[in-house]
Amino acid sequence: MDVLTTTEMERADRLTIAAGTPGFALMMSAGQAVAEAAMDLVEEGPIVVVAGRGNNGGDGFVAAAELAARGREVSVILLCERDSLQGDAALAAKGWKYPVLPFNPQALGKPALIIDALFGAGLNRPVKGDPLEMIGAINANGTPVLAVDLPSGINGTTGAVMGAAVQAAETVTFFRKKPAHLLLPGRMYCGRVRVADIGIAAQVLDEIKPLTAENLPEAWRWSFPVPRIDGHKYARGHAVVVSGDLASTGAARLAARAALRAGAGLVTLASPRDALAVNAAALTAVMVRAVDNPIQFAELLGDKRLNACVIGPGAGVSARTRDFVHTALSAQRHLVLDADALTSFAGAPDRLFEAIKASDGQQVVLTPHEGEFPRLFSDISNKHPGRSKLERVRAAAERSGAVVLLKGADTVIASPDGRATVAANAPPWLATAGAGDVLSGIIAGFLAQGVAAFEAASIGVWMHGESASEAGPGLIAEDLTEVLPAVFRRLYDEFGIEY
Ligand SMILES: NC(=O)C1=CN([C@@H]2O[C@H](COP(=O)(O)OP(=O)(O)OC[C@H]3O[C@@H](n4cnc5c(N)ncnc54)[C@H](O)[C@@H]3O)[C@@H](O)[C@H]2O)[C@@H](O)CC1
Ligand SMILES: [K+]
Repeated sequence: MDVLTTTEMERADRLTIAAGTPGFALMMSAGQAVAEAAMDLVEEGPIVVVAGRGNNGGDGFVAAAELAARGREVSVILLCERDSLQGDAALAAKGWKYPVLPFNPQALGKPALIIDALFGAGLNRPVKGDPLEMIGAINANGTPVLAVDLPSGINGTTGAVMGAAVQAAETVTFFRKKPAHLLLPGRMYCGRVRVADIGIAAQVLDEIKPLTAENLPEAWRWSFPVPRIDGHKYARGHAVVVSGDLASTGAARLAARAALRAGAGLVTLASPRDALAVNAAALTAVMVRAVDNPIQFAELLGDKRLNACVIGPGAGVSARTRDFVHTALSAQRHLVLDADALTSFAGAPDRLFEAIKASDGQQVVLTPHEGEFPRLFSDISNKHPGRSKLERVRAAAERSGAVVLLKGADTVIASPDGRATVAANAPPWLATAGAGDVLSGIIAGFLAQGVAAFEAASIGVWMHGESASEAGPGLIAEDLTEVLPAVFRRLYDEFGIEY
């Protein structure tokens, strides 16, 4: 599903209004959707609407009137003087036939539900003074909160908390999600997110051309590789994972097994000779080859069928690791660079980016976590509230010429062409030792099958998150690969692919 920035959402509104739907009709639908959600959340008891001066407050007035019409006990607390409201919000307030309560936290009382209609997409500065105090009182009240569009205090485009934010149990947003519904910290304030249709036609997206999507199967349905009945293992690619030395071989084995599970036809572990025995003893379907240096690695890659590589897990931070990366890049192999392969370029990331850009046709994915990201992108790593994770990763992809995947509970994947996906399906227990190695292997498995980097990374992240949910709490990295078949089955079912 596409995700719209607040600016893109305003455009969607404007295009709809220009096509003949009055803005007030959109507000009526929005308010009614909020009332609907409120009815679902609490079947009885009083409801308090906290309304701001803008259209978010307008939605709140419509919801209040609708709920009162349905026989609910409703009161409205308003941030400003009622007769100072303007435009659609003033119209909406006219539909509320009862008094409004002054903007005093005491007025909240102890209702069954609070509807937060203080600030939405129009929040443009940190919250201070009376609104700050009210947000504090809402959060301290202990009553469930239904947020209109966004929890007040959350910046819709960046997901940042601007001073303070309402903690909602549920958020009703309109037409499409906004980045803040997926990015941290915003997502944690939203509770469940419900997307309501308010009469904006999907066709407006043809004009807006949004570049961001939630990382769901529909985002890469048509890139997903399905093994053909007449295919054979060589048609599904051959991934190579570079192993670390004797003391650190496990990470590469995790990646190798994951690449095989993800569907690569064959997987070879390129192992230092002195680690051959330990690697071979721990592997069965994955093949092992002795590779001690970049020259031997280049020889291995002389076989054109070996089409995708993983370098980084357990590789060691060294000039040797850099040379392996350059070898794979000059050999034009699809490539996942993770962990030590990224850190090895910390001093001179531009050398890496030049090499990536110089080789054409190949697909490169960089998979840093928040600790590794600044080693390559020091000037775009600053987390100031005006710059979202989405923007940072997009900038990194553009600079490096690679698909960049910045890991986290809100993993963002961006392509140098500006497209991006945001994942929200990873459970907290996925943050465990070795999980990143498995992810790089899964992505390589899809690269080996000929999937382009952006889609391979997005598919990999989704399957990785689903595998963690499938395995459940107590997960260790080894479990991820073992539950991948169950995740494949669910995906095949969803796509209607027979198996
Ligand atoms: N036609 C439309 O554009 C539609 C808009 N809708 C609603 O309209 C909302 C956006 O409305 P608006 O653009 O009027 O914006 P908001 O209602 O979110 O808030 C804007 C008002 O808050 C003030 N403000 C911003 N930050 C503040 C701060 N930190 N402290 C105090 N005051 C602050 C602004 O000066 C402005 O007066 C959406 O979130 C959605 O709920 C829906 O009704 C659907 C249709
Ligand atoms: K709100």
